[in-house]
Amino acid sequence: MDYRIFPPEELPEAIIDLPLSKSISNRVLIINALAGGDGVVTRVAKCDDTDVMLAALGSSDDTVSIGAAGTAMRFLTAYFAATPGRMVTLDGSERMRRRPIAPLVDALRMCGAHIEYTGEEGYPPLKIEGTTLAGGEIELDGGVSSQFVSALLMVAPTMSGGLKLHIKGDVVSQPYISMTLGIMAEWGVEAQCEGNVITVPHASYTPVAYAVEADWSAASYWYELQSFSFGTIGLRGLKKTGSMQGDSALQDIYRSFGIVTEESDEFAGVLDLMADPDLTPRFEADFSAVPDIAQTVAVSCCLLGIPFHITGLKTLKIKETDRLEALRRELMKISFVVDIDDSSIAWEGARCPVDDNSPVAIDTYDDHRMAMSFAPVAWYVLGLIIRNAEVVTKSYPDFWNHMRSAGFVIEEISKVEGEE
Ligand SMILES: O=C(O)C1=C[C@@H](OP(=O)(O)O)[C@@H](O)[C@H](O)C1
Ligand SMILES: C=C(OP(=O)(O)O)C(=O)O
Repeated sequence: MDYRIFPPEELPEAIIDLPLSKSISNRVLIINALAGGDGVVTRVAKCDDTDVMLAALGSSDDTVSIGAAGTAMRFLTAYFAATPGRMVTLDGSERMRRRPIAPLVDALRMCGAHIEYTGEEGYPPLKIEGTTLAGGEIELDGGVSSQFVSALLMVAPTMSGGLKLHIKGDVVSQPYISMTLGIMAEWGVEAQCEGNVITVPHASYTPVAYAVEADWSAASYWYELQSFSFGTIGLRGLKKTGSMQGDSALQDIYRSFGIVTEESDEFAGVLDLMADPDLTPRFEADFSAVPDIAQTVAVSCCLLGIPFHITGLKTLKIKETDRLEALRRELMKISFVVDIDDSSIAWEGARCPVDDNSPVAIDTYDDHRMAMSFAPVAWYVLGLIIRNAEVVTKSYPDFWNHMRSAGFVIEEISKVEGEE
């Protein structure tokens, strides 16, 4: 379905009950299953990526499909490989069949796993015959996806010899590895880290009562909207300090775009996004630790008129879509001409003419973050259309309801010409 969006007549005003973190949720679900399923997980995120994880863990079918969820694909590959007696073919969406998995499969095979490719070598689907993994000392390229590291670490305590993992090269998405180690520690397994070598003992997880944090990546769209509109926006459920999510760096990033994050005096557990006149004249940053907020920040900078250069984005090509190319194409529709290369995106102020008489329709490329990072643009572009808007359910099913609660008027429209 396509949505046409109109901004509120007044300034946006809402307290947003953010979704829970899908990253934390999917780790907790895997670790809880490895612990025997006895943990008291009070609440996990409710979205496509966690639904497929829950369904897969509860399934005894020969074939399990995890749709478009990268964490589920990677974590379950390790989980099923380390589950003796389980035979399963693990598959996903068409896009998942284009997202690499070879470094993880190679590493698991070195630990004793039985995994075969049933389609193209290096990509899902995978046929997995579970066994007790021997483990040992192995190397893994850290530059493709941190999810490979997290997947190995979580099953490492089940390996009879434990695991000594040497992560080679640049490590992408590092905070997600720390998140994994942090959750493992909370469930009773302490890994040792020395530089890029992580050692995990053979051990058992201890079930614990666990509460999942709200999602900082989802918060990014509200920071973006607030930097455009300076309304009254509060975000409920986030940890201001001590969050295990790297995307909590949003607080510092949006300081540059005039937003100060403060604990609400009025409402417990709410962070207020306060306006501050301080705008940076130029934004430059390496986002290799926070890839999921690159789209939000790139769109924010363009609309705020702040030239920028964001580097460290080589993994964006292998996410839900090629996010750099998708950004380039869609920003052009609203007149911003950005430069992209293999690992960065920049805007130096170039604009191109656009036809003011035709509606602007943003394509979303099966990528929830394309839909959500462009939605706040409706503050400036009246009647902005977001195509295939339902894509947000991957991580944030309530996103459009939350936009409505902030005063936006959202109409479902029939498919627009030139549909992706
Ligand atoms: O481990 C995780 O929960 C995630 C790690 C990151 O992926 P990469 O490590 O592939 O960059 C991130 O982009 C993804 O949304 C979630
Ligand atoms: C990249 C993402 O997810 P995944 O890799 O888990 O599919 C994301 O949510 O932005």
